[in-house]
Amino acid sequence: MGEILLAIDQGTTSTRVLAFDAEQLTVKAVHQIPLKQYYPSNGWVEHDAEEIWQATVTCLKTVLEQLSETTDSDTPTSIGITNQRETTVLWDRKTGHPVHKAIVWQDRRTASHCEELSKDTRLLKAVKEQTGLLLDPYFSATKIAWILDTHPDLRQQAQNGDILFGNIESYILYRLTHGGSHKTDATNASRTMLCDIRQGTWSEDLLNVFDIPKTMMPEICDNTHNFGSISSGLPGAGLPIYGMVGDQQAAAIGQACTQKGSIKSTYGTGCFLLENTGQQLVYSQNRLLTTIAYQTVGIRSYALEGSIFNAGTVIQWLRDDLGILKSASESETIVSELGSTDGVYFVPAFTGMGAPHWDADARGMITGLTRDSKASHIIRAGLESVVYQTNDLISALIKDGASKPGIIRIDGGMAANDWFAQFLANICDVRVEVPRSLEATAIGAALCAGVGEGRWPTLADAAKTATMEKSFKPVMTNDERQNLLSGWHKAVARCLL
Ligand SMILES: Nc1ncnc2c1ncn2[C@@H]1O[C@H](COP(=O)(O)OP(=O)(O)O)[C@@H](O)[C@H]1O
Ligand SMILES: O=P(O)(O)OC[C@H](O)CO
Repeated sequence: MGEILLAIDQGTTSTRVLAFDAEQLTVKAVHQIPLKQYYPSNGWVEHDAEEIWQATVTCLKTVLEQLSETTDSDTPTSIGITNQRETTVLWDRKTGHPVHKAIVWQDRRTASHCEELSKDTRLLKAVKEQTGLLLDPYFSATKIAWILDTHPDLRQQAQNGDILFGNIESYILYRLTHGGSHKTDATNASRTMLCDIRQGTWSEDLLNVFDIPKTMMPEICDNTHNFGSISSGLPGAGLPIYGMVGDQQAAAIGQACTQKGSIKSTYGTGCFLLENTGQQLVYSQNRLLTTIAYQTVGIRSYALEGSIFNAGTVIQWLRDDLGILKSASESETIVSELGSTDGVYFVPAFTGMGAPHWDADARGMITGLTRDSKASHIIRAGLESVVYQTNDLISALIKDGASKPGIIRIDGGMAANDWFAQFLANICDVRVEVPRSLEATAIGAALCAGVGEGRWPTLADAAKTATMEKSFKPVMTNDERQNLLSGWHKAVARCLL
């Protein structure tokens, strides 16, 4: 009989449940449901939290059915939750139903509010010191404020304690426990712009600034914690929930980046590069974010993070909107046949630019087109843009005092593309490692649950199960690299104007 760790991985574009064999961390069962995206206005992105909840239940039910059909009598021992971070859900305490569409991390509707608040230099300093973040629409605080300001009735109910806030992990937990557990974890809390990451507690000061009632806020817990058990009537009833972690931090754990100085980069909808800085809080001078990497037994490890808003979305846009790709994987074959983009650059600022520029108003641009440019050049420029943006993040880390990295571990959907991994190695001049399983995020959640249930003593011990499969070494000359980068920087400068 095999023991199983389950993981709910609620991402920007889909909801998934995975069952891992607890010893080898191989996937024993998986079910995935795509998530509808709503774009109601320029720069706005929304999800339906009820749809997310229903999809979670269906995925959980299907995976448990798949497990029951195996001959190994696999038995789940606990479950971990990982999620797209920052996305903001407000719900009714009594019914558990959302009272507004979830405002997604990519949504820029609060850009002017952030700009207005940014005139207050004392506030900017407080945000940086307390939360490690920049005052930007990306984070949950101004999204919550927007809902409460736009719907005075909801503000009144929130003040009465009838409306609760949580990110996706907190909402799923609330529904899984039939309202019994209103909790979050330190990594997700650190992305709200309301958490004092020095202590791992809600900042009274910032709750006041954004006019957010504290009664709405979930309790902040370790990533490895007894969050409650799945309630009766739901699939997996009685199963303990022992892990909870934001998806980028989960990927860092799943990629065994538990040592100070280790770096991972995840390529899903966006790209998020994290460097573990140990128990030391490092503030960036180059517009990277300081964030909680994980917290166990009340002890926090920190990370510097570079967040790029558009990575996999580039490929999706080329496929679904321009129709010049049949599938995401086809991009690899098409670009491998080209020597270069012939001077075409694609800056995918669909929803503004993240680190290190943080320009909410920037919008995308394709430059260098000639009469000879083909669809394949645009596809290649799209893939290259994700690499150049990663290089910009590494340059910012180095300016912040990090040594030039020797290795970067990558995962997420785009990491399946070998051409992309090789170009990344070439441009960033580092060895790029790809793990045996690209499911680093879900593995990270399963590892948190495993530590929570006492299977491993620490996350570092748990992460020893992670194994690398492929490695890409840089093979580009420095001249060629600098030449390509100089073209990229010119294109970005035009986009930011
Ligand atoms: N072979 C590939 N080459 C390039 N991009 C890919 C490839 N396979 C998947 N992708 C991209 O990866 C993304 C999906 O990654 P995933 O980690 O599942 O995302 P998320 O967690 O954000 O929902 C999609 O945007 C898709 O376009
Ligand atoms: O859903 P992903 O994988 O694109 O990740 C979203 C991030 O957590 C946003 O900060």
